[in-house]
This record gives sequence, C-alpha cells and structure tokens, in this order.
Amino acid sequence: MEAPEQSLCPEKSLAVEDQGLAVRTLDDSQAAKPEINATIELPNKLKVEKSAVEKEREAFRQAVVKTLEHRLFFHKSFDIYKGVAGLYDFGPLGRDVELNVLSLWRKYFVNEEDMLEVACTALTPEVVFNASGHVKKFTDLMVKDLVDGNFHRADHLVKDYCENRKKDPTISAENAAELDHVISLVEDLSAEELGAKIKEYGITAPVTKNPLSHPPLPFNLMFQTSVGPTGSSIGYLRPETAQGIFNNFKKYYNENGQKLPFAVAQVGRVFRNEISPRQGLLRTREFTLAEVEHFVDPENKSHPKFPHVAKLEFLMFPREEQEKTGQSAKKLRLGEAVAKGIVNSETLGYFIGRVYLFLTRLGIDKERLRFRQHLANEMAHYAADCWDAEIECSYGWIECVGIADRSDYDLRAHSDKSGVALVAQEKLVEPKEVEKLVIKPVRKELGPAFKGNQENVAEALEVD
Ligand SMILES: Nc1ncnc2c1ncn2[C@@H]1O[C@H](COP(=O)(O)OP(=O)(O)OP(=O)(O)O)[C@@H](O)[C@H]1O
Repeated sequence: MEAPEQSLCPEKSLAVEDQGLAVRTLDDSQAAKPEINATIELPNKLKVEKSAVEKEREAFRQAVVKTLEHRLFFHKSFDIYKGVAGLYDFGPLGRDVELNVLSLWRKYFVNEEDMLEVACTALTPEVVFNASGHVKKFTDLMVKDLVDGNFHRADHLVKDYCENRKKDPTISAENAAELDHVISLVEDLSAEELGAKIKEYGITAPVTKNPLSHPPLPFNLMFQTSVGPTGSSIGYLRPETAQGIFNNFKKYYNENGQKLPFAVAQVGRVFRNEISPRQGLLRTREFTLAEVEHFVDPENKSHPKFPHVAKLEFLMFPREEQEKTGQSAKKLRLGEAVAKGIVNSETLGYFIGRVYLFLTRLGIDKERLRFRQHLANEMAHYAADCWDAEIECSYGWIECVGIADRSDYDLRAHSDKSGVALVAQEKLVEPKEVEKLVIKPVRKELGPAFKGNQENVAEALEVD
C-alpha cells in the first residue's frame, strides 16, 4: 500500500508556497503592477529550480537503475522476448544482496525469537482461499482506458493526480492540505468514491490522456490455475505465505509443546497479478516475502521483551493524525504509543520495535523511516490493527513491511471451513464453571416447517 507523500526537498517547497502566497496577497491588495511583476518572477524562478531538482533526482535514479541492470543485479525476465511487465530476475550480485538481507532477517527474527521456520507450497487449492476470504476480497479497483483498452489502478491515478497538483507552486495552502488529505485517504475510498474523484478532477488515462471507464471495478490479484489433467480442480498461486502456516497450526502448536506464545516464520515466493506494475522492483508480479506469524493468547497480548524496545523513539503516523488535514509523522516513544492505546498491544508494539531495529541495522536512514497506521477501512479484511513501515525514497513514501494484528480471523475461518478445530488450550490456574446455552433442534419438527431449507436452519441453530 502506498501512503501520503512528503516532499523530498521541503525547504524549496515551502519557499515556493510562501512566494505564491505573497503574489496572491499583493494581487488582493491592488498593489502597483511593477511590484506584482517583481514578486511573480520569484515563484517562477523557484518553480524552475524545483523542477530542476526533480529532473536531477530522476536522472540520478535512471543512472542507478542502468548501472544495476548493467552489472546484473537485476533485469527484466525473458527480455529476449521483450519481457513481461512486473517480472524481474536477480543476477549473481542481486542474489547475493537478497541472501545477505535474508540472513540478517533470520538473525533478527528467527534466531532472536526462537521461531519455527517452515516452507509450505506456493500452489494452493481454492478451498483455502475461499475460507481465508482472498477469493472474494483480495482485490484492487481498476479503470480501463476506453480507447487502447489498458487497465489502471484507480487509487494510483487519484494519488498521482493529487501529487502532481501539489507541485504547482501557485496552489493555496488550503488546497494543498486538502490534496494531502485525499492522498492519505485514497486507499480507504470505495469504488463509488474513487469514481467520483476521477470525475471531479477530470482524470484521464496516463500517457494517452484517453477517457476512462466508470465506475472502477474490482479485480482479483491472485493467479488462478488448475491442478491435475481434468482441469476441474481450481488452484491459486499464493499471494502471501501465511495461509500455509495457518493450515498447519495444529502441527506447529504440538511441535511447540502445546504452549503459547510461539511464532512460525516462512520465506518464499508469492504472486500477485498487479493491474499495472510500475516502480521497478517495488511493484512486481512475483516476489520474495519473509513472513512471521506470532500466535498469542488473545486475552494476554503482553510481551515479556517489550521493555527492551519501549524506549525507542521514531517517526510514527497514527490513524487519528492522518484523518486531520495538514499533519505529518511525529517522533513518538514506542512505550508511550502502547500505553496510550495508539498501538493496540505490547506484542504488536514489540514487533514494530524489532522491525525498526532491523531496518536501521540494514542501513535505512532513521529520518526517512516512519510507521504509518492503517485507516479503519484501509486495513485488510483480516486485520484488527495494522502499521506499515514506510521508507522515503525517490518514489515517495513506500511501504516495505506490514505489521498486523490479524486477531483469530484466519484460524477461525479455517476451523469453520475444514471442521478441524485450530485452537490452543490453556490450563487454568483456578478451574472455571461456565454456563452455556445450547440449542438442540428437534429435527422431525423442522422438516414440515422448513422443507428444503431444514438443513440450513438446523445448522444455524446449532452454532453456539
Ligand atoms: N507487487 C509487489 N511487489 C513487491 N513487493 C510487494 C508487492 N506488494 C506488496 N509488496 C510488499 O509486501 C509486503 C506485504 O504485503 P501486503 O499484503 O501488506 O501489501 P499490500 O498492503 O497489499 O500492498 P499494496 O496495497 O500496496 O498493493 C508489503 O509491505 C510490500 O513491501
């Protein structure tokens, strides 16, 4: 997910804003023409300087990419056939970098926390993603170029439009704050709301400037395939590694001596049929994901090692701040964020702290790293609280790690679908007596009353 962008050259942006404001003020006060002309020259000069900085940055990025491709760090896959958008190969040096990063990741997570590391298959039967909700909900909204037929991600078009508008030095501070607000909410907008924004702003297809289809439609990002020769058994390439871990929960729980908490880690290839991949390696259709699922007692989300990270202080951008206009990430002490309930538990806070330590150890600049909380509707269908580690690079603020409290969503969903109880048991210090209402339908009465529906009614009544 992408997030509100802050300018990479803030001083220059501010100067442009200030001068734009000065011109408008002079204009309003009926100032003499030479005075206005002199003041106009300044923002124009700054505008030229600003775009020169941007051009320089773009040229630098292109030069870096060219060198990395030339030295075979990475390059387009199958490029003798002109390649496919969003598919890249790592050459020997790129693979070395990947292995070094993964080895540090193992040290910081798997070894440090004594996790179980596993490797599940990428090819997954449909029933798994029906149960997890991915078949229905793992979608992005897209619009179509009505002339050339190419598809574009609707939220990206609105975000790009707002960011480009913000570059206009004559824009008022109020309008800029409004655009920032739209950028921070863009992933939160429904199909109708995104469609309305596209119309309101008069957005057309990038490059061709052709009109776009309306309203945006959902597109499922999973690659579908069939398993076996008959073609009747549908499968998907996994878009995340976590579902394999949830399906094997009982085995791993037993392996851990039936004790909570425990964590399972997995590194593997995942596949997402991105609508319009762009930004090089940042948005590809096949990539390596390193994931951890930490299983915890839902009634006790404290973490014994939280004091080790509680004093860390770094840039955080809570949901409430994003909902106000004109706000940005501020330095916050992790202990304070958990104590105030901004981060929903010590366990989630602990992993935010570990990710901060890992990324800064990798060499990420602390001033260009922030943790942004998802807005209520932006969160994936399974999440109760979610924070993205975002790094500011030449493409703006880019999500690099997602840290979510998925609650018991997945284990419950797979228990219901498979009939296998994916649960943990805890021996209570004091035995508890619990009163429970259980409905036992009288089946012979249901038949005459509900006829063909009797099974559904019985099933609904039996749920406790
Ligand atoms: N297409 C992609 N190419 C490369 N990396 C990706 C891609 N999609 C997601 N990621 C990375 O995988 C991590 C976990 O994915 P997650 O499901 O949280 O992403 P997401 O929030 O669905 O992304 P978005 O909303 O931007 O599509 C992200 O933090 C990001 O770093």
